[in-house]
Amino acid sequence: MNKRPTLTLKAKSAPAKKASAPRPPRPAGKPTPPPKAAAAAPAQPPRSPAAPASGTPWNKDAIRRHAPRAGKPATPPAPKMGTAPAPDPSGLRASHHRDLKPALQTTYKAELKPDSLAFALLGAATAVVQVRGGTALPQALTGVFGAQEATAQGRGAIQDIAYRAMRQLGRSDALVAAMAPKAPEPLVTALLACALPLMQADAAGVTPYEAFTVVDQAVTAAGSHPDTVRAKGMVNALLRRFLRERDTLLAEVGLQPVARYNYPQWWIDAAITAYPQEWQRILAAGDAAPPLTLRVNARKGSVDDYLAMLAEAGIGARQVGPFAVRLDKPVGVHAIPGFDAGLVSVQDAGAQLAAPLLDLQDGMRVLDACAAPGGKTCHMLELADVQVTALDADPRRLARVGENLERLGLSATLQAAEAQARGWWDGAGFDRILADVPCTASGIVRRHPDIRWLRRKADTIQLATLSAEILDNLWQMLRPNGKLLFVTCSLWPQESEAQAAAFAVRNRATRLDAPGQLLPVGAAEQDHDGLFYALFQKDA
Ligand SMILES: C[S@@+](CC[C@H](N)C(=O)[O-])C[C@H]1O[C@@H](n2cnc3c(N)ncnc32)[C@H](O)[C@@H]1O
Repeated sequence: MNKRPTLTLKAKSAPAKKASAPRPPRPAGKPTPPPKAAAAAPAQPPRSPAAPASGTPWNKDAIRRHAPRAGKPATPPAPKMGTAPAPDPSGLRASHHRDLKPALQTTYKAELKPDSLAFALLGAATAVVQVRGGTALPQALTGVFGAQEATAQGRGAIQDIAYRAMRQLGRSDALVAAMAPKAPEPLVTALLACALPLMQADAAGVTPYEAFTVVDQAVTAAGSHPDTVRAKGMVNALLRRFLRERDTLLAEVGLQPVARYNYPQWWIDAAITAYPQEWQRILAAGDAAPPLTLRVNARKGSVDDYLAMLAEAGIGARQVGPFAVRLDKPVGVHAIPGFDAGLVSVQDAGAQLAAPLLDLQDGMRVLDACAAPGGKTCHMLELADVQVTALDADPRRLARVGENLERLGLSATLQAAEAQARGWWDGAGFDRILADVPCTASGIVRRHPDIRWLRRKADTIQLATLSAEILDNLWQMLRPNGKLLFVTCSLWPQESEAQAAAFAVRNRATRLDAPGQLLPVGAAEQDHDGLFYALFQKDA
């Protein structure tokens, strides 16, 4: 096996490495005692299929301006829970209807202690404002970390707060709308959206800070920035009112589905339509922090060996799939025993089904058509000596495939090109093709809680149209008897089962056994993201 990936492109320098899984924030500004409990945090480096850098094919329409609104929104009529609520024709929460000032000072460096909760709140709020403007959260956070020169601890705290804010944005918006006399400025609203979740228990029942500490630090944060300083008194009054009237306010806003479930109305409606029985469990699962699941590198050892290594390091874990190990508590990637040496990779247990489904034999020519960041590419190469071409439309994301291959000591040909095009193809057929197509990523919202606020209903159809083009094109590149595995991380049938069925008819493809739609509602032992698998074979 070669030791280095073969590069056939001049990739731009790789984007800044993701921050490792954040530690519980440790505020230091006075009076800021440590959080009451470890904050549940986004544990895995984002899989980033759906909400990465702007300008990627599935995100190019994400930046939108919303019409400004005047005054306080009218309270919507209370829907009956458990039935499909009347859709908001705009698809947006009322408090999203404001003009995001392009001149917002997102790089302003406030004079705050870098290890204080106020610093973390302001950093997270700055990222939240950018998500409202269409930027994916990881990208927004990278910008904030750079602009604020945040320490590792500060980055962890900012990231944790921003992820919590995304998981409760619907409720926070409704609370602000219920309490504020008029719509606050965007950064003030975002600051409140970061502070309010810290004063309530999350899906794991954890309230990370003392409520009065949060109020104090949010007011300090407001006073430190030119875009929020005039609202300092309002931030104080609103958060104190929330403390006084918490139960009443939560009961009131809980009547609004967007506030109750923390998803846009169109998303809730789509879940009800597609999954009339399970929709509430699916939505709730997307609001919980994800587990940290690892894939053991079969070339370097067995799951039993690795579990023993974890036990020796005092890390609790259990096996949740043929190569999958779930840690009891998430840790930063570089703190995972053997990670840097390539013994394991971070990968959801559901995503680990792809490579075994392909039935790989040594010597096969394999195309991974939407490969970045390379989780499935690497798994294929861990299982068999195959010649893989890893193709992706985004050269920066493709560079991450190279990094992962290198860490694991594996080799593939990297190709920056669009999977619906043919110019890059040398004309030699592939024995296996993996088509992990771009999609709404509605199945992985627990890892990317910003996705729900970035996507629009129309994205589902646009992405399904692109995926159909990709699938039809790739089918022409498959050898007779070859197999094509179609994968999405979507919950929406238009992107998954309906797409697979239409593809089979168009191409007269034989459909083989595959898991179909995996819902993200499994018991602990089957804890996985929402993925879809369909396997096709070409006639001889
Ligand atoms: C779901 S992610 C792939 C995840 C990857 N298979 C893994 O397991 O790590 C989808 C990928 O498709 C890429 N992509 C989007 N549009 C594409 C296109 N038209 N052609 C090829 N790749 C595309 C994105 O850049 C993204 O990296």
